[in-house]
Amino acid sequence: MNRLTEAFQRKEEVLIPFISCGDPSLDVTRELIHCLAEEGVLAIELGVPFSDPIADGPVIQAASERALENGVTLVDALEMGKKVREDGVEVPLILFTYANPVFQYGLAALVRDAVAAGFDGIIVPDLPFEESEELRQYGQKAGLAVIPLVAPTSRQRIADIVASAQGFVYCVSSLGTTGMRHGFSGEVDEFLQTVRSLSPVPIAIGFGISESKHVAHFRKRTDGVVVGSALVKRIGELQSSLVSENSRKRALSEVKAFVRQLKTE
Ligand SMILES: O=P(O)(O)OC[C@@H](O)[C@@H](O)c1c[nH]c2ccccc12
Repeated sequence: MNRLTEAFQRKEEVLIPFISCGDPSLDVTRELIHCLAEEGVLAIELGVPFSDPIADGPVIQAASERALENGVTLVDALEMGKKVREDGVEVPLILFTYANPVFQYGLAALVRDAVAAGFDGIIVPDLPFEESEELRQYGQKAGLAVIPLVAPTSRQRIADIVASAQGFVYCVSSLGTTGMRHGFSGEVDEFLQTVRSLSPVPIAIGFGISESKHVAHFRKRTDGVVVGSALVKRIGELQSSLVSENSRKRALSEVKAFVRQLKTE
């Protein structure tokens, strides 16, 4: 059984932070993963920067650009997994990459190398469900959960998507791009109920979760809550302290405090 399944079964944590690999540097990413694992999270989404992040809002686009300026690639993200596993980090890791780098790398090779690097799951947001069969088969064989995204849509389409879900189902709270939202419509709760009733695996919600009251609300209706932009924004605000050796420790404790406050009821 992989770390992801075990983590959901333990029901201890619900937070799934997203961070952009290499923002503001690879060294800092490695320390951020340690700091998130120490604070206690369900899993970590490690984003591979991409030049055309169509599903990302301005905060994550900016993080992607900073990481691309550092020349960060999919290989660096795989290397990051390997390093933190060697460091003894056991938190489940989810490789988060757009489809283009995946096809360039080669599906079978990527699944093999991601598992070898200690990843437990992969999310490819712009790979339509209809085109994900091959990746899902490789993932199934190798023990890498290919996690589907499902947006508010028809019940039938949700049923089709979740039927073959691995790891968990990523429920997108609303259409559009990633980014902090101040409120969520009542339809989101109905959507979550529908996915919950149809999904054979745990469900998590993402898009716009940025405050502890959102986490408190959605942790009652899902098994995991993804926070990306709000955390990436905080990391961006702290980047000058994070990159300098003598202020990094304090900046990392600020990141920990940010995650901790998200978890308070
Ligand atoms: O940033 P938000 O609104 O907190 O949403 C999570 C999101 O950042 C993360 O899961 C993610 C990053 N890039 C994506 C692209 C598509 C779907 C999801 C994502």
